Amino acid sequence: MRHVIFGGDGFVGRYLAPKLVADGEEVVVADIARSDLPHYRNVRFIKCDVTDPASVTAVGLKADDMVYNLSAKMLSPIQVRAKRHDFFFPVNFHGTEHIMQAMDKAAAPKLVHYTTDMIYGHTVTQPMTEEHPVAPLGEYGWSKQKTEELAAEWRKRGMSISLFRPRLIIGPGRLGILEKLFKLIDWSFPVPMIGSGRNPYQFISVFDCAEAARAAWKAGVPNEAYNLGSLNPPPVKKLLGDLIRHAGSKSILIPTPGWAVKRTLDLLDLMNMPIMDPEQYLIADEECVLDVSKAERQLGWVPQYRDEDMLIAAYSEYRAKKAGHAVATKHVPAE
Ligand SMILES: Cc1cn([C@H]2C[C@H](O)[C@@H](COP(=O)(O)OP(=O)(O)O[C@H]3O[C@H](C)C(=O)[C@H](O)[C@H]3O)O2)c(=O)[nH]c1=O
Repeated sequence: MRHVIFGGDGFVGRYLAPKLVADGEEVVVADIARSDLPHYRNVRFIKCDVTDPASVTAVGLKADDMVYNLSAKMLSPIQVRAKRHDFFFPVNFHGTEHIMQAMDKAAAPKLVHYTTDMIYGHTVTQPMTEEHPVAPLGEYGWSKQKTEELAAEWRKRGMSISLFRPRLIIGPGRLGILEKLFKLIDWSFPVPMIGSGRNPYQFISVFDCAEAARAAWKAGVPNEAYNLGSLNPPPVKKLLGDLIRHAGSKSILIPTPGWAVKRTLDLLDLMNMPIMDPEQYLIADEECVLDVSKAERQLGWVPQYRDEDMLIAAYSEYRAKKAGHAVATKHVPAE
């Protein structure tokens, strides 16, 4: 049996592949890009563009392969409204469709696929279990929600598909939207928050994300969806306040009327000058906490990393990068 990871060269895949190799498994990464990673000594790489069905077929799936789909277009770099659909759908939706079709042709029924918590849209019930209604707020969320609908169809035809819905994934090697925040803190500039900052903010560690995929495989790929997020996320105010103290910065946190900031950001978005994607800012002041107990109950998966530690680790990485040091990509425990 092989583990074939589409998009396996990306942020999550590069932690999942060596994990499976350490288990003594045969791993194949199928991706458009191949980075210079040490685990390629033990992992086969096949160049594959998921937007092209022939390229996916050429990977040569076999019936007993365990397949993972981590290929995706993410919310960064930010796109203007008119371009969002065509940016996300070819990879996130059609790419997944091509992988499922290739699996069908090869009679390979087992898939672990990542969608996103953004399929939920605004928080309607708290805490958010996997039963929370879905109503994405933009094309990224829709491109992922539509793959959940595809998965439902293929499950009826005999496939086993475990779906994961992660919060914002952070860990060594990706600073993303945090870089702007860290700059303000470094310069001791005021740090505006969308809303009062009393709502919690929940991340998920890239290590915990990779472990979830492995746990789904070990549990026999249940036909279920699972939330992925940290435990006990602290309020934004506490999270940022602790980071400012840790950094020895003089930044102060500025609460803002959330609705006014959101309308301003809406206006900038309408004028094709987005500075944040609506899918991110529209829920920034909401009580948005994923309940992750289902993955614990069914897969034995428990997140190991705390938001406070992940944010400080990301800040340390940012400082090291600024100072010109190599970025640590090793598994750094958060506690
Ligand atoms: C555009 C494109 C991309 N890729 C590859 C390139 C990257 O190696 C990989 C995506 O990795 P990235 O680091 O951008 O994303 P992750 O943070 O790993 O994303 C993960 O978490 C989040 C929540 C997810 O939605 C993804 O499905 C899941 O993979 O897909 C391809 O193989 N084919 C393509 O056509």
